[in-house]
Amino acid sequence: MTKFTLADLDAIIAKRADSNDEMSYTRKLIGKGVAKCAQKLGEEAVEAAIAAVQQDRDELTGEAADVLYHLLVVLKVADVALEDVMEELARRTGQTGLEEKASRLQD
Ligand SMILES: N=c1c2ncn([C@@H]3O[C@H](COP(=O)(O)OP(=O)(O)OP(=O)(O)O)[C@@H](O)[C@H]3O)c2ncn1[C@@H]1O[C@H](COP(=O)(O)O)[C@@H](O)[C@H]1O
Repeated sequence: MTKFTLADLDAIIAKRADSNDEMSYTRKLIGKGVAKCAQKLGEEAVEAAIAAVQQDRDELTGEAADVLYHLLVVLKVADVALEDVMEELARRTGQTGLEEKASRLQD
């Protein structure tokens, strides 16, 4: 089985968002608008944070999946391409996080 990527999930979300399938959660959530999508992302992020603090690795695995899915939905609704986010992450590999922070503090 080839590795399932965020880009694969992003393509599924795009397809389901445009479907007329009443059983699509993606379609239903997007239909509620960006505020609801963002609220769900926030909720899932908090649930993931709680699972991490509770050192519940199985729970965190599931909540992390929820966060990534809901983040992709928010990006879709906000018209931000996943590719652009990945390019930004690639750009950041050019320096450490602390070097980046120090460069901002100098500005
Ligand atoms: N990865 C996911 C995924 N992760 C979580 N969820 C759904 O997110 C929902 C979260 O439920 P909650 O009760 O937390 O939230 P809620 O139903 O909005 O209820 P409230 O918070 O409003 O009370 C559940 O229905 C989960 O199934 C997902 N729904 C879909 N996907 C992927 O997207 C594909 C397409 O899904 P559909 O659009 O549903 O066909 C699926 O095949 C999966 O690959």
